[in-house]
Amino acid sequence: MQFTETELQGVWLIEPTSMVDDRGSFTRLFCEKEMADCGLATRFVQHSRAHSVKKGTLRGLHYQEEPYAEIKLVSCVRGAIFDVVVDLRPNSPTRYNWLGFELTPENMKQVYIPAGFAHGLQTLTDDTEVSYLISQFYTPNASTGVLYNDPAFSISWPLMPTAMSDRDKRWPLIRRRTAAGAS
Ligand SMILES: Cc1cn([C@H]2C[C@H](O)[C@@H](COP(=O)(O)OP(=O)(O)O[C@H]3O[C@@H](C)C(=O)[C@@H](O)[C@H]3O)O2)c(=O)[nH]c1=O
Repeated sequence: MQFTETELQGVWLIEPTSMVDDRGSFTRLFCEKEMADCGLATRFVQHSRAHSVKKGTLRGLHYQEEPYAEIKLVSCVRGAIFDVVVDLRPNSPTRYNWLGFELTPENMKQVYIPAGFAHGLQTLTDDTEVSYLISQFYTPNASTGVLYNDPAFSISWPLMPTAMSDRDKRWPLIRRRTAAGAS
């Protein structure tokens, strides 16, 4: 496995190293030791999958408030996604910066998202499935979000959104949220 820390400190791209032979290939997707050697969390308490029917489906941008903030390890197991992280850490020099990654079952890339980030994704094909390893239990009262097209982030989504939850269409702008006292 190849671990690369991105320009957003704490966000890592994990790429596989496949062993190929006449039968096919073998690929390690998770290694407690290799993760720990990079200082990454290795304890995940939930493993979830989300299926999206339509190309262009947009989910996010989501996070859980402290003390339920999550670390996520995201990959795409069917179809293709554009996966997005946004730095919301109050004292971060890259606060409100974002990064996007194309994840597919073929490239087997995984994005490691630390606490303090919002996460979202857009599907690039019909019939897409995303896998999440998550470090915290789902806590609906702590679950919140920011708007996918908030000008504070200026995220370049690859497609016009074709499907979104009502909740995701209505998150407040980050400026309004921070003015109201939340981080
Ligand atoms: C996220 C989640 C949702 N649910 C339920 C709540 C609801 O009835 C249904 C769908 O929930 P949502 O609309 O929040 O699903 P979704 O919009 O796919 O939420 C996900 O979005 C991406 C971007 C993430 O980063 C994930 O962590 C998660 O927040 O599933 C759980 O039971 N457990 C969970 O962990």
